[in-house]
Amino acid sequence: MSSQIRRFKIKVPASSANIGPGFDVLGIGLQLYLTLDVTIDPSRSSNSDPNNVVLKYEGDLAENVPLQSDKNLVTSSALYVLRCNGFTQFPNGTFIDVTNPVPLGRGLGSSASAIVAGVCLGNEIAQLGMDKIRMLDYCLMIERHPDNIAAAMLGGFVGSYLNELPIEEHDANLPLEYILPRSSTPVDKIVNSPPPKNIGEYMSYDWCKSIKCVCIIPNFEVSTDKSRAVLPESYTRPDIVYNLQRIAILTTALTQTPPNEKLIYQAMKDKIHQPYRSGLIPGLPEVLQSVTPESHPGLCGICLSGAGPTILCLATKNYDEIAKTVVDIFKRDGVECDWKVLDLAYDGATVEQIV
Ligand SMILES: Nc1ncnc2c1ncn2[C@@H]1O[C@H](COP(=O)(O)OP(=O)(O)OP(=O)(O)O)[C@@H](O)[C@H]1O
Ligand SMILES: N[C@@H](CCO)C(=O)O
Repeated sequence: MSSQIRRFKIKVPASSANIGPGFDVLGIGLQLYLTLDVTIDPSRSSNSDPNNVVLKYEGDLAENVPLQSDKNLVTSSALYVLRCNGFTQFPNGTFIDVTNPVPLGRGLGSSASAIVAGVCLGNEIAQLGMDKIRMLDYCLMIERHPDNIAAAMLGGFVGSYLNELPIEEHDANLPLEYILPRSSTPVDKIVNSPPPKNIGEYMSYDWCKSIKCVCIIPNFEVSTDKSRAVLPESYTRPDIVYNLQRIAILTTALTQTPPNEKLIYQAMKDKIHQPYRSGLIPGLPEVLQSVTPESHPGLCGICLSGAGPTILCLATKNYDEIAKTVVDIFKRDGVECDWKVLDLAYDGATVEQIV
């Protein structure tokens, strides 16, 4: 690694996964950015941290975000990339200021932004020159569903699937603690070789630019693990067909200008995850039925964002009225909400060198 001072900025968008029927498949990048301001100055010491990186964090739930590099999701993801490429720690003099407006555990892909930022950080620190598709292999070793990860890395509206890897490459299914080691992980289990290639495949779709994303964010967290634990192991054929039929229509309907609101509204319905998650999100069934293209002109569709509790409304106008209806329903259940109107982040993750 170089002995000169280096400065760069990494920006990674928030994301919304599923978009109704596309459970673990569809995602959109959103213009709300996790930012890392990175300085590597070999004349300054950063060895107060075991891996040589001094972190500062400003953002949502800052008190819950660890600053020690092997516990923090951004830096532990970067350390995984470094380790797989022959580096044991950050170069001396690494300082990172993290600014994070993406709320944690609310269904806006905060963990995906952190992992994508960390993998981009490892790539940049060690000057590995990986492209985004190769970096996605590293990300998918850490978070196994590609929807948020692909949207955060690539931006825009993205569909993805995981390849069926040959048996010798099944380390794509290793326990997370082998990838991001804890103090209890046996040393011989820690993964230090690069991941298999092409763990996933990705398709970027166009997006009808008049459609904006109204994100209504309840003030409580639902961890993705908890929100996945309530889902059944298997589904009935009618429920699977219901979702498949809608995904087939939705991926094209969201590209068309002008948008066909009624078609999109129906195509954003889901029977695979939302019904099972209503126990974790008070008022969810009522919220999903409360806003329609008839009651709120301009509304195209409504769904749970990712694993929740955020509600994603796609709309071309009447953003305030749409948000207010959802906010008022949550309020009746004693839940306060924040809300934002966001455009898609079309570029995904970016790295800017600062000279
Ligand atoms: N910038 C960050 N720095 C460190 N840790 C983070 C950061 N962002 C997220 N995390 C970790 O990820 C956890 C949230 O991940 P989780 O998958 O449960 O929700 P989410 O990614 O916000 O929502 P969803 O996956 O449904 O879109 C946080 O509690 C925190 O531990
Ligand atoms: N597809 C994932 C997104 C959350 O990370 C889920 O709904 O559980």
